[in-house]
Amino acid sequence: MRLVVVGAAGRMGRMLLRAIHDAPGCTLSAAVERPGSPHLGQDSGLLAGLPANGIPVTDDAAAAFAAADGVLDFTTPDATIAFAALAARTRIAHIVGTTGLEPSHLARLAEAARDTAIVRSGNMSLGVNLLAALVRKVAATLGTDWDIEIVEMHHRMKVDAPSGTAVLLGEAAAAGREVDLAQERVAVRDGQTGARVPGTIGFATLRGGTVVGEHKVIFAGAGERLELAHLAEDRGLFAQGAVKAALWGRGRAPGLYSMADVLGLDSL
Ligand SMILES: NC(=O)C1=CN([C@@H]2O[C@H](COP(=O)(O)OP(=O)(O)OC[C@H]3O[C@@H](n4cnc5c(N)ncnc54)[C@H](OP(=O)(O)O)[C@@H]3O)[C@@H](O)[C@H]2O)C=CC1
Ligand SMILES: O=C(O)C1=N[C@H](C(=O)O)C[C@H](O)C1
Repeated sequence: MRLVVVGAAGRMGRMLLRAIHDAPGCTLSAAVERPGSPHLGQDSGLLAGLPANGIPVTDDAAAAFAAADGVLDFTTPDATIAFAALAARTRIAHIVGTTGLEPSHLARLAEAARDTAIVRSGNMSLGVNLLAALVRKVAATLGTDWDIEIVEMHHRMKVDAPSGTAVLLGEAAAAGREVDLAQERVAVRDGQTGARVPGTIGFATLRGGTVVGEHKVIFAGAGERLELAHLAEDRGLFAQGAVKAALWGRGRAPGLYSMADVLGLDSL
C-alpha cells in the first residue's frame, strides 16, 4: 500500500515514517509539509532517523495524493479538513489522528467521508480503545450516583485540551449512560463553582515535560472509587495503529470509521 505522510516533520510525522518503513505491505510514497516549512526538500528517511530513502519532503499534497492509496494525517484541525477534501477527490483512505477538532471540522470530515473511507480516532492504540469499551460498560452498569472524572497528562508542547483521548473516553462514558457528552461535559472549574452537578462528566488537564500520554477515568461513588487508566510509553504505538488502520481502510466503502471498527472492538 502506497502511503503519504502529511505533517511529516512533526513529532508524530516522524514516527509514521518509521512505522511505514517497518510495516510489511506498505511503502512511503510521499512526505508532505506545509508551504514554507524549513523541512521542504529534506530527505524524509534522514528526517525520521532512517537511512536516506530518496523521497524529499514536498508541499505538493495534490501530486502526492494522486500517486497514493492512503494518507496518514496527524497535523492540525484546519490542515486535516483541507486534506480530507483532497483525499475525497482522489478517493484514497484518510487516517486522521489529529485532535482538537470542533463540530465544524467534524461536519467537513463527514462530508468528505461520502466519497472515501476515513478512519478517525483521538487515540490509535489498542489499549485506549479497549479502555473505552470498558468505560462504556462500567458507565452503563453504575448509576449517576457514581461521578465520572477524566484526568489526562501530556507533554508541554501539546496545544489542545482536553486531549482527543480524554474526549473519546468521555464519549464512551456518555454512550454507556445513554446521554450526550456535549450536554454533560465540564471541562473547566475555577473559583466558586458550586457543588458538582449530578450526571456531569468532568475533565482535568495536566501539561508538563515529555509525557507521551496518560489517561485515567475515575468513577467516584459513596465511600468507594474505581479507576481505569492507560499509560502510553512510546508514541510509536500510535503510528503503528495508524498504519494498521490504513491497511484496513484500503478499498473500504466510503464512510467514517473508528479504531474500534479497525480493531473489531464494537461487539465488546
Ligand atoms: N490519535 C492519536 O493516536 C494521536 C494523535 N495525536 C495528535 O496528532 C496531532 C499532531 O501531533 P504532533 O505530531 O505532536 O504535533 P506536531 O506539531 O509535532 O506536528 C504537526 C505537524 O503538522 C505540520 N502541519 C501543520 N499544518 C500543515 C499543513 N497545512 N500541511 C502539512 N503539514 C502541516 C506541522 O508543521 P509546522 O510545525 O511547520 O506548522 C508539524 O510538522 C495533534 O493533534 C495530536 O493531538 C498525537 C499523537 C497520537
Ligand atoms: O498530542 C499528543 O501527544 C497526543 N495526542 C492524542 C490526544 O490528544 O489524546 C493522543 C495521545 O494521547 C498523544
